[in-house]
Amino acid sequence: MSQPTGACPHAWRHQQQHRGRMWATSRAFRRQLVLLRSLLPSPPSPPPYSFPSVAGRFFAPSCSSPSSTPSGSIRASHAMAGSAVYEADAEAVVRRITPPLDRSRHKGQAGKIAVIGGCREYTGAPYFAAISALKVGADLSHVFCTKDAATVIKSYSPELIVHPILEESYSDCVSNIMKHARQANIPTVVDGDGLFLITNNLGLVEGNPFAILTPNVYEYKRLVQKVLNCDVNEETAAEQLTLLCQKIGGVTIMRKGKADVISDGKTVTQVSTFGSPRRCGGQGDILSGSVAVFTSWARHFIMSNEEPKEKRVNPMTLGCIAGSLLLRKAASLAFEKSKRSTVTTDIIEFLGKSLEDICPAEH
Ligand SMILES: NC(=O)C1=CN([C@@H]2O[C@H](COP(=O)(O)OP(=O)(O)OC[C@H]3O[C@@H](n4cnc5c(N)ncnc54)[C@H](O)[C@@H]3O)[C@@H](O)[C@H]2O)[C@@H](O)CC1
Ligand SMILES: Nc1ncnc2c1ncn2[C@@H]1O[C@H](COP(=O)(O)OP(=O)(O)OP(=O)(O)O)[C@@H](O)[C@H]1O
Ligand SMILES: [Mg+2]
Repeated sequence: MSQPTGACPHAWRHQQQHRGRMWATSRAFRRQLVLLRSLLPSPPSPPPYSFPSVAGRFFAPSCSSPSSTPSGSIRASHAMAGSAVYEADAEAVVRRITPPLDRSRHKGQAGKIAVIGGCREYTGAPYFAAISALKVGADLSHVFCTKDAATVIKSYSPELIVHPILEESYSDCVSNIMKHARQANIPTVVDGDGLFLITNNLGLVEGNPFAILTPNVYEYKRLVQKVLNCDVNEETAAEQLTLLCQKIGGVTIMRKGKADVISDGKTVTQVSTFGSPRRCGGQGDILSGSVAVFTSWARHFIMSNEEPKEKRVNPMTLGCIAGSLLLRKAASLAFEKSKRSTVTTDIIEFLGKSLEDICPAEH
């Protein structure tokens, strides 16, 4: 194991490139990074990117997208030049995969979610993900965290089932959970520190069609650098995303940003419905909890519809589309109400109304 050499940001960057895998994934190292990052100026924003849209099944040309090009012809030629990017008809996706509230069902049939995360510093992120899963419609939401975090998370909400079973350095444990989930074909959404773990140990998700990675701008940059050995290129963004999925082998990736862009290595889809101009922390956590629920519903929907295998849409893609739209709708409603003071808790409160507006519950 190597140690970071002092608090100089340059030394840290150098150190980052040469760190040992175990040290890189250790919580102590992450703590030091947080401290060091706070000494650095914020990195410049990446240039804005926009994706063209073409029509297709579940997907439709976008009319309201603030990021889409105004000219249809530019869109079409751009689409022909490389990977076509479809603007999802996300409302149709939500409507189709959300199961009816069937009185004959029992607890658990609408979904059971396990969130693995939560430690001394971060208790908000696992809470946001787990409570969002419940608010979207899962029946049970478990959080597996460290002892330090358990009482705190429990005190946020009695709805959550909290298990204080993780050790402070829990990378090995999480790796095992991911391996078991894969053997059992259980969809796994990998976000936040999980992305840090898999970027340094790609074998954990390689070839897993049930893995969904949800990187933000920095997490995506790190993945591209590690897997493709180059920097993010906005001019070939769709091709690069497709290649990234293919290189990792069968995973689905949702690249979060102004538009959430989703690929499974075959198609590229985006959701660009405007949400909110507030960029408060925690919105990605809402997204990961929502995507987990919608993916589970999408699998049931696809399996019960008996379509020939070659015609089936990837349920991981549908889950990402639905989760993205719901978060964006809820963020928009929360911003209408709370404006500059909008925080993640306000957005969570609007998940129910957002789903109800698209897909009313029947009595
Ligand atoms: N309330 C909570 O408890 C929350 C906890 N969160 C957790 O916070 C942790 C960190 O999440 P983030 O999304 O902020 O992590 P990131 O690693 O994406 O970024 C952390 C910060 O470091 C800076 N940074 C990243 N890479 C850098 C680089 N190469 N050079 C210079 N600066 C760089 C960025 O400015 C960023 O704001 C995760 O464990 C996440 O789950 C977040 O989900 C937000 C909410
Ligand atoms: N530039 C942007 N414009 C509009 N919406 C955005 C933009 N960036 C992110 N979002 C919205 O916020 C959601 C979460 O993305 P974000 O990049 O904040 O994730 P994150 O950093 O992982 O969040 P968290 O703070 O929970 O860790 C996206 O799905 C999208 O809806
Ligand atoms: Mg995040």
